Formats: sequence, C-alpha cells, structure tokens
Amino acid sequence: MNIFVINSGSSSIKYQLFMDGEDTPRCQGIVERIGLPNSNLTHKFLRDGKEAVIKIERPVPDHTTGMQEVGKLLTRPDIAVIADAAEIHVVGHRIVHGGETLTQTTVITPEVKEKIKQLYPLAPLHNPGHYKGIETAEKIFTQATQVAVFDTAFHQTLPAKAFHYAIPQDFYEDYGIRVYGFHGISHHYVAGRAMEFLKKPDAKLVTIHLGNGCSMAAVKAGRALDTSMGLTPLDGLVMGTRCGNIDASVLLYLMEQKNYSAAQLTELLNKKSGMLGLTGHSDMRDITAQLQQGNEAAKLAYDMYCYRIQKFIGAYTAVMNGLDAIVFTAGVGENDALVREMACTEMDFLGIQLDAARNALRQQGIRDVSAAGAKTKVLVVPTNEELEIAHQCRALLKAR
Ligand SMILES: Nc1ncnc2c1ncn2[C@@H]1O[C@H](COP(=O)(O)OP(=O)(O)O)[C@@H](O)[C@H]1O
Ligand SMILES: CC(=O)OP(=O)(O)O
Ligand SMILES: [Mg+2]
Repeated sequence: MNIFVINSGSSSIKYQLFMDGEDTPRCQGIVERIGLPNSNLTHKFLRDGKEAVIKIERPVPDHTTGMQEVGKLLTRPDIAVIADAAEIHVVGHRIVHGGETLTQTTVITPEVKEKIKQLYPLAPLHNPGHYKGIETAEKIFTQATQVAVFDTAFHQTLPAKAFHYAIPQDFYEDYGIRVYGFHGISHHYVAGRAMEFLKKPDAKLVTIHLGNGCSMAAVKAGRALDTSMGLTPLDGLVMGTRCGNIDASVLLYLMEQKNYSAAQLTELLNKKSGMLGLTGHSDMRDITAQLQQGNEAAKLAYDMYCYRIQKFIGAYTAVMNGLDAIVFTAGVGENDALVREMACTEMDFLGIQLDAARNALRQQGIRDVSAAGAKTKVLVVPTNEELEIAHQCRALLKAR
C-alpha cells in the first residue's frame, strides 16, 4: 500500500510518501512560511540511493498554491519517485478539527467533507486549507482512497472535568461547546517515542508542541488527561499569530466599547496576535534575530512565550500528581534552544534541570537534554505527524 501523507499546518504544508509498508519515506518535503515573505519549498528524495534536495524559493501566498506546487513536483519526470499518480493507493490527510462526530481515523466520503467544512468557524486557520487539500488531492490522485486523521482524536480521553467549560450545560448539548484539543497526532506520536526512550509505559509526561500553533498536553500512560487548546486552536500558549489564554471580557469590552464585530475579533485573536502582535513577526527565526539585536519587544515576547509554558508544566504536574519527563517538539520546540532554556529556568523544584551544552547541541533524533542526575527528564523528540498518519491509515485499511 503506497501512502502519500499531507500535513497542512497554519504556516506550512508538510508531506511524505511511504511505499509498501515502509516507515522511511521515499520522498518528503515542506512548504514553509506560507503567506509570508521568503516562502519556500524544500523537497527531499532518493536519487541512486542517496538523498537529494531541491529548494524552490517563490511566493506561496496560500495553501492551494502550495498544494499545487507539491503536486507538480511529485510527478515531475526528471525527479519523479513515482511514474504515475495512480501508483498512490491512499492519501492520508491531517485534519485539525473533527468536532463531536469525527473522532476516529476515517475514509473521506462526501459526508465527511461536508462535516470538515461545517467546522470552518472552529478551525479558521486550518480546516479551510484541509478541505482545499482534499479537493486538490482528489484531482491529482483520482484512484486513491482519501483518509482523514484528526488532531482532535487523541484528546477524546480527557475526563469530563477537563473538557467541559463552566457555562450552562445546554451550550455543550446544543452546540458542542467543549474543549477538543489539537495537535493530537503529534502529542500521541512524541509521547509514544518518549515512553519507549524512557522504557516506561506508565510515564507521566508533559508534551510541549511548539510550532506556529502551540499546545501542551498532560499524558499519563499514553492517555491524554488535559490539553491547553480548547474549542478551537486559539486557547492556551502564546503562538505565532494567536493570543492563547485571554480573559473573555477583553472580547466583550472590544465589542461593547469599540464596536468590534465577530469577524474583526476572529481576525485580531487568530491572525494578528501572539508573537506577531507583540513583535511584528510570527516566525520565531525572525524574532530570534530581533532578540539578538537587543530588541525590547522581542525580549518581552520571549519572556511571555516561555512563562506561559512554565505555568502549564506546573498545572499538568499537579493534574498527574507527578512528572517523569517534559517533551519538546515541533519547529520551535526542536530547534530553539533558548526557548527550552527559558522554559526550564527555575523549575528545579520539579526536578527539571537542563544541561546547557546538550541543550545547545543541534542534533537529529530523540535526545535527553537534562542535567545528569536530574529527577525529571527533558527530552527533545522530533515529531513525525506524517508517519503517525501513515500508521493510522494502514491500521484502518487493514481492518476493513
Ligand atoms: N531552526 C529553527 N530555529 C528556531 N525556530 C525554528 C527553526 N526552524 C523552524 N522554526 C520555527 O518553527 C515554527 C514553525 O513550526 P512548524 O512545526 O513547522 O509549524 P506549523 O506546523 O504550525 O506550521 C516557526 O515559528 C519557525 O520559526
Ligand atoms: C492546531 C494547530 O495550531 O496546528 P499548527 O500548529 O500546525 O498550525
Ligand atoms: Mg504543525
């Protein structure tokens, strides 16, 4: 079974092609900085048994353009890994919001597509891109089975006390207003790798996914007990363009006193806030450059970003009544040593202590960056949402 996996995030599209039950992709790539200056596409593939890389730098204003570029590359005759799109049997799509009804990996039918569309208001930066990704993939891979794997699925184990909001229950029953949680594919994958690494199947973990969107989860013995995003991927941590935790009164104030509409608030909190609102930049690499020049706004933004992570580590340790390891992952979590350092500063009361040299080292693969003898491990675990999606596609289609 040859599986092509598409993972569209809010700022990127990642993809991998897995042939015949293999876990090493035959080709993979990323379209980065979608909608920003210097957007680019990096495509890696095997040529004569060796890894070759193609880098294309051109404006990618939106996810549809990005998907079209990926489609062209896949079947480009000079580098094609497959001779014909018909060689792809399955296309696995990461879908951020599955709502109350799409809670498990599923074959995409017209009804599933309709539900993904109905959830646009609850994942405005993601579900529209996913829908376009499905439509584009249906046109390119006409014979393939399209499968949806949901970010929300892993968080279905949250207990009622964690997933309800303290508002009248009618709002849950009538409108499905509850905590769903996101990045579940990634939290699931990295928690699994961390448990293997620690050789501890009952480990108490705090998984920290820091990409353009950021979220944390309390994961005990492989099950999610709590998570920082809520009804939508807006709540919790400070993110690239999203505010995270905010007093709901801020919205009411802006509506009542400043005449803000729902559309203006959606735009403000999802697209103009977070690191972008604080510094003028959403990509952490740009903010790091500002920080190195002594920029005060960048310093405050870094402080706020890391302080919020620390608060959730404390909260989730309480939720689990203990902590074996914290796990950093995704674009920022895997690459930004300063974020890890700041998030672990003065956390020794929880047994968290970094080894500065190990933390600064750039390395591929899973690694332990905690100080020798520290009670709590600090792990960097590269996420691989695409492989997790491929595994889930295989499990679903084998079972049919
Ligand atoms: N080498 C790096 N150093 C610091 N930050 C990085 C690095 N590489 C990527 N990032 C950051 O990771 C973020 C994107 O992460 P990613 O997980 O790809 O996001 P998403 O899937 O949400 O689109 C960006 O803010 C980017 O700046
Ligand atoms: C859910 C979410 O925010 O995803 P991403 O970080 O990929 O944008
Ligand atoms: Mg992502």
